[in-house]
Amino acid sequence: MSTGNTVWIVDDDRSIRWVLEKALNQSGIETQTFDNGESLVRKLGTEYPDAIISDIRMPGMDGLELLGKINDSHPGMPVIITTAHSDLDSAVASYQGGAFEYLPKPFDIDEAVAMTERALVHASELQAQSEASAVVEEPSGEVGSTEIIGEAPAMQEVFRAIGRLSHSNITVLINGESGTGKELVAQALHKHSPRAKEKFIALNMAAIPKELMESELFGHEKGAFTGATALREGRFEQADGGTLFLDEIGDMPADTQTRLLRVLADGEFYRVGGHIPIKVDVRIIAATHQDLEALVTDGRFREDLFHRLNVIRIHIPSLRDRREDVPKLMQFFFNKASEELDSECKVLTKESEEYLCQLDWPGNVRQLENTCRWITVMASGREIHLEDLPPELLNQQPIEGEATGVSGDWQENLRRWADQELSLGKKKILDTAVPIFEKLMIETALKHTHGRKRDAAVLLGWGRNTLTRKMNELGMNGSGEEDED
Ligand SMILES: Nc1ncnc2c1ncn2[C@@H]1O[C@H](COP(=O)(O)OP(=O)(O)OP(=O)(O)O)[C@@H](O)[C@H]1O
Repeated sequence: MSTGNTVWIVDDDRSIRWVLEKALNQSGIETQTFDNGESLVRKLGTEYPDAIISDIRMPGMDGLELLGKINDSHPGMPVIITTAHSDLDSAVASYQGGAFEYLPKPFDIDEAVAMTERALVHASELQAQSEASAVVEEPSGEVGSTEIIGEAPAMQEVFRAIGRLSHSNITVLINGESGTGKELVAQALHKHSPRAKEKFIALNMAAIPKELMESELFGHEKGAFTGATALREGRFEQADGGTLFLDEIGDMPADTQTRLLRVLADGEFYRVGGHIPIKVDVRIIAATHQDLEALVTDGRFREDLFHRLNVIRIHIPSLRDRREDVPKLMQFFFNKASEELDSECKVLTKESEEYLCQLDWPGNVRQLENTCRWITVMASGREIHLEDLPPELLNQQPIEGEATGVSGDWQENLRRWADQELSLGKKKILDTAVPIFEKLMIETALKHTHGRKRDAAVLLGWGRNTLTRKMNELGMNGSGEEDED
């Protein structure tokens, strides 16, 4: 029954500790870091995490010795061994020593996070098997810094909505792609609400095993099911008076949806296995990257619950729809990273900045933040040139579909042109671009048909009359060339 997700990281390299810590924290995993094995072992005397990530080569106690000690004192605790020397020997020694996984450096950070998540699942399964007692995870309730960068008009709308809602306790539904800042906006809504002094509790529906969901939300009574050895308060009770942020609400199972609807309607609920109704006053902010209306149409999300949640909706645009925010965000993240790492703040050359601005950023602001962190750790100089950027970004084709050769280039050039015009503050840019585009297409088609309009119209996919009209509009009929009709 453990929903514990604390990981201890031990590495003598500060940058590695930092990168891992940040990435894991962002995935909702709590961390503590140690720069040597001895201090971790000392701490293990009084408390313990759910998993450990340890470097293999460290001054003093090395990773394998540490692994042995952990196995003795805490059998079954998953330990991931990382090593800069990805040789077979250390891999074998790690597994033989009982390591859960072996991770050679330089590692892909997503892989490291995924591996850690597997280790945590493993730990919770083991715990459920062995003692099956519920662990109450203390919510922090604290909302950290909620500085939100955004000058794009769509972000200004979001800020306005936060301001407008600041006197209310109304239910809000936030939607936007993953990494766009939905949780940050939810925190800001809480921080600027009458409940600011109360708890803000965030819960990600996608991260909770289905069978634990109800007890997580509503708690359970002692003896409610096998393993429920103690009463456990659910998140609703913990958030009483404050705000409960239900992330990835689209992933909520159907029966939990029904219970949630009842709580929203009645303001009360029963703990799992309980018979006494519990009254709470909780503000709900829900978020999703999914199209909830489509889920309703498919019968995967209750329509009545959807309407209850969809009182006020805030949409957070994807980063590629607000490219103008990219430079400011990068500056913000470089500053943040340099403070956290106590190193100099990186500056992008114009060329790198332009390059980064036109990428598609499928992981949105989170990906941008990770990139700034990566650059801060990996780039040696203060000025960041194209070659200092993460290799996967340099290889990335920002163009969807056919991305190579001539067909990719023209789209890329067009994108750059549009970017440039908008940066110069130009408006109605389609009024400039579309006639140029059409003229160019018509000229080229006519070239291929040696001036025959009827054939050119076929090549373009237009009717003959459309072509004539377009040519008139574009002032292309003065050349004297005529075709056979
Ligand atoms: N506008 C912004 N200004 C500053 N930081 C931001 C902004 N938007 C997002 N971030 C940062 O980007 C990271 C991802 O944001 P957040 O977790 O709020 O996204 P999300 O939409 O909730 O993601 P997911 O759907 O994957 O849970 C966080 O570290 C957050 O602080």
